[in-house]
This record gives sequence, structure tokens and C-alpha cells, in this order.
Amino acid sequence: MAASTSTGQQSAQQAVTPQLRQWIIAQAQAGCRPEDVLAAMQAAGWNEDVAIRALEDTLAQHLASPSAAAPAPTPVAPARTTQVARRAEPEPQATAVPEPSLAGEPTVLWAGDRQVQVLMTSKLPRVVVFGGFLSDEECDQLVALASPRMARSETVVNLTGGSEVNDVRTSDGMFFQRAENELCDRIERRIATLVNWPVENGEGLQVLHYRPGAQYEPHYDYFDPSHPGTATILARGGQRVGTLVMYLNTPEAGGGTTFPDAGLYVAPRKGNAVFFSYDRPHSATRTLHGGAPVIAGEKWVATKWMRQGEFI
Ligand SMILES: O=C(O)CCC(=O)C(=O)O
Ligand SMILES: [Fe+2]
Repeated sequence: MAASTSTGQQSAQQAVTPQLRQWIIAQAQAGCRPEDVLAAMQAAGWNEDVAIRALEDTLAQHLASPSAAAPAPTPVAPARTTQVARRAEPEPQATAVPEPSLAGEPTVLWAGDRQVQVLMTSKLPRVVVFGGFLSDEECDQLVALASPRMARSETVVNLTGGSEVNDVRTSDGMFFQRAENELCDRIERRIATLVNWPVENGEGLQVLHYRPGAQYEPHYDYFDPSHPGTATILARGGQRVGTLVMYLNTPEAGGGTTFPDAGLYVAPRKGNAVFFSYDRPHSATRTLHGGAPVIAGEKWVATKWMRQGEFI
């Protein structure tokens, strides 16, 4: 499978329709900032780099068109005809990655303000499962802070009047800014201490909510170096090199995190977390992973992505 980004397989199904392009233009004309439009698309289940490319392509194409000055949204061409030249990409070089201090095989680690259990490790893919990373109260508080913002994002997207944006969504999501509140700041510092990676290199926490039947198709979290839009994304701190998925509740059944190349299934337990790192944006890291369908109950997770450099 080709390397892809946070919703790799999903992105294959995420066709950028004329209706979506029209909606993007309408948002821009209504004075919405591109970052808010991007956040709304992500909350509706759009893969981050698919959404960024859709935004960039649509707005660039629109500005270049004679109708750009017209006050009302204008239909745009249904398909992009520009061919982007592709060349064979060399296999990327390995880079430094976050890594917990596991020399001596400790059963617990001190994460600055809390003791965390080491429950399972794997070398390839590099995976470490932690127990008790968050307290029950922290999980509940994160869900409470995230919930209203998910609802608001959905309303914005519903303005499209079309179903294209929502059809691909299998979970709802939102992003916090880094250190947006005391709780995020505390959790971000704990992560940085646990995996020995600067807090500045972290993206803001993402919260996802899966209802019964919802899932996250297997994907890679790194950005595909062969995508034309990746250069723009990498300008904000380089590649992603590590992920921590924190379980904010315990679904009744299903909803684990799967690593299909390794045959691994991490059961979702409230407060636990699964860490994995990838030293190259390449499938050789075997970090293909997904959120298995929720069979009963619902599932809430918070995800922290770590970049090579400072995330700005
Ligand atoms: O929900 C899960 O178990 C996985 C989430 C995930 O892969 C992500 O947020 O990138
Ligand atoms: Fe992921």
C-alpha cells in the first residue's frame, strides 16, 4: 500500500466534488478564514492533507478564473486537469523519533506529574502501550471540553446543504490549540516527558468520537512525501514522527487500535494510551494502523501527533 497520511485509505474515497469546491468558495466569500474552513472540514471527517489540497487548489483556481471578482459563488470545473509531474521518490532517510526511557525494562515510568504503567512493547512497529496515562477525571474533562465544539463544527459544515462532506465521516473530531487550557497543557507536558520529545514539537490535541459502527480505516499518520500538498504541511514543523492515542472511555465492545501489518490489536481502556513512532515516512515502519469498528457503546480518543521540529 502506498504511504499516506492520517486518513490514508479514507482519503482515497474522499473525492473533491464540485459541490465541495463551491462550498469552499462560498466560505471564503463570506469572510471565513481558511484555517476555520479547514477545521470544519477536518471535523467532518476530511483527511487533513486532502482538505488542505482541496482548499489550496480550489482557491487558487478560483482566484485565477475571470469569475473571481463576481459577488456570488460560481460553479467551478468539476475536475482538476492539471497533471502534477511525479518522479520516483527515493526511500526517505531515518530520523530521530520520540522514545520512552525503557532501558532496564521498567514496569512503571515517571511522566513528570504522574506514574504510568508500561503494559506492552513491540520493536517493529515501534509500539508501547501505557496504562493509567490519564486519570478518569482528566478523560471526562477532555470529553466535556471537546463535546460542544464537535457539535458546532457539524453545524458549520451542514451549511453546504449537500451530503458529500458528511458521507465519508465515521467519527466526529475537533482540535485544541496547543496549551489552550490548563488540562491540555498538563497532558502535553506529560506526553513530552514520557516520550522524551519537546512539547513544542507537538500538534494540538485532537479529540475523536466514534458512534457504534464508526471506525477509522487503516492509515499512516505521516504525510506522504509524494503528495504535492505535503511541502506546505511540512513547513509547519516537518514530518510527523510519533503518535499517542489516549482512550478517554472504554467502549463495551470493539473500537481497539489495530496494526494490521503486525497483527496487533490494542484494546481501548479508559486512561490507557498507545504510543507508536515512525522514523521514516515509509510503510517499512509497519505503522499502518486504524480504529476498529465500535461494536457496542461509543468510543472517545485524544490523539497527539509529534513533529520532527517545532510545530507552528
Ligand atoms: O481511534 C483509534 O484507535 C486510532 C486513531 C488514529 O489513528 C488517529 O487519530 O490518527
Ligand atoms: Fe492515526
